[in-house]
Amino acid sequence: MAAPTLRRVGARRAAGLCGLLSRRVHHQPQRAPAAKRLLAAQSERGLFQEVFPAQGAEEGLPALLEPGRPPQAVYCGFDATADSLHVGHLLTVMGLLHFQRAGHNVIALVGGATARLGDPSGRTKEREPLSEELARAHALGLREGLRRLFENHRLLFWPAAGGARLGEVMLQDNAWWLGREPVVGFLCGVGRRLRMGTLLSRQSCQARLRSAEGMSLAEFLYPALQAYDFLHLHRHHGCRIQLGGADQMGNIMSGYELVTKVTGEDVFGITVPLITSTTGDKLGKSAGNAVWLNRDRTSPFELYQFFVRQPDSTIERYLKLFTFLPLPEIEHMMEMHAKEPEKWGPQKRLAAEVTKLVHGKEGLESAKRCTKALYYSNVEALEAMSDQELQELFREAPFAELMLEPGMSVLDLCHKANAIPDGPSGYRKITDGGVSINYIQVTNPETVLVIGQHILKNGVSLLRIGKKNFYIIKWLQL
Ligand SMILES: Nc1ncnc2c1ncn2[C@@H]1O[C@H](COP(=O)(O)OP(=O)(O)OP(=O)(O)O)[C@@H](O)[C@H]1O
Ligand SMILES: N[C@@H](Cc1ccc(O)cc1)C(=O)O
Repeated sequence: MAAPTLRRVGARRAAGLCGLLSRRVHHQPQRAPAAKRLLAAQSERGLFQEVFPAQGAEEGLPALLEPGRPPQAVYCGFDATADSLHVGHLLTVMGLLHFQRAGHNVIALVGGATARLGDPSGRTKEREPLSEELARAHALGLREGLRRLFENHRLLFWPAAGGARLGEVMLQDNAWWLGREPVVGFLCGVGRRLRMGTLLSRQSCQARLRSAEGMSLAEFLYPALQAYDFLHLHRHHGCRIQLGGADQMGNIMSGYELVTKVTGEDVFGITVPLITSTTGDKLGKSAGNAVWLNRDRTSPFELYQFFVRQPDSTIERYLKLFTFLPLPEIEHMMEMHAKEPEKWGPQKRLAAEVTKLVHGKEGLESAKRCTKALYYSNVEALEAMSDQELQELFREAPFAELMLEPGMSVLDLCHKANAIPDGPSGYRKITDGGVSINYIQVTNPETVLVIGQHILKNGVSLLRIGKKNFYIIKWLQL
């Protein structure tokens, strides 16, 4: 029997089922069956990159997803190597959400056990060892982040009316089963079925074996553990589809090999493209360029700004990948953008959609408020900000808590906040026009502070020295 091969499902490919489907969907949306629509629509959006095995893209997978057949279970794993998801992960979550929107059940798996071994895929060095305790804490953070994303999607992006079924979501952690697996049983069951030659031939393994540091047995066995997850989820939840980033294809193939050998059933793998930085590095923890989804690491404002700053060359692609906006709407937005590029319409829409999915409506409002306060020097926005938002917005800015004393002047404030030097040079900073409070320049050092002007309703003053040095003052017992 010929070895199973990969099928690329790029949107622009003329040949291949998904290419054909994309065109059919485009011209006759009402005729395309829902299952085919899912695969075709996603490849048209550029979300599904490769399907394994290739024959699956032609027959098995569309048949499995045929309308009228029971909903399928689809899974994707996220290693607990940090306590927060990042923007790279969001793309695989989008893949799960599209399946869920088509009525299928999704399993978001946290790799509480696999995180401790460290996936060698795409890495030049072994990961630092991770204690069981830390992996458990990270896993908790990831599960909470995943729960929030699915919940925001259900509440804010899923039409209440219409009757279509939104698939179920299950959060799992492979520490729940891998942690309990006796090693001899594992090696006899899984180890005997996976072939050394195949595992050694994987690109991730080859690269590591050639490196000066080499590869540990733990890393080498990583794909076997991920393969076992697929088998476990297949046995317990009937899961037949694994989703992952493009760097996961080797591990997914190992899962395919194990499940088909043990059960004799067909299973499938689908990958999404890797999101890279402007320098071409995969966006994530390893490259140290992660844009996080947890608020305490990357605030809603920073996430919003990351997407607002996307260049024209990526914006259309990102709208297709990271939002649920219909393609004709995106097309129209891009046409408008060509006429009025100074409005940054698509960038703002992309930023709003993603921020809402990740941080909810309140998070989006916070991002917009912070944008107004920082870039439009809007005092009303500043006045409406909570302490948390202020700290997030001016992360690098010193935050001082002061008591207002009768007759306190601008000069006193600047000194108490350690914002200007003592003596004449500090005094001159103010008289020369280098100081503003709540975006209003103050040139008289003796001006007495006034509540409602220098001190805002939320008990805050924003002191700026020069162009970029901000100081946040929180007034106590006003
Ligand atoms: N930049 C990215 N673009 C697309 N998918 C990604 C990206 N980063 C991670 N993923 C996918 O998310 C899933 C979970 O990844 P995981 O948490 O293990 O991070 P990782 O791949 O080890 O990345 P990192 O280098 O950030 O540690 C995998 O399927 C992975 O391919
Ligand atoms: N290996 C994946 C995470 C993962 C872990 C366990 C799985 O069963 C699936 C995926 C990664 O590092 O990106």
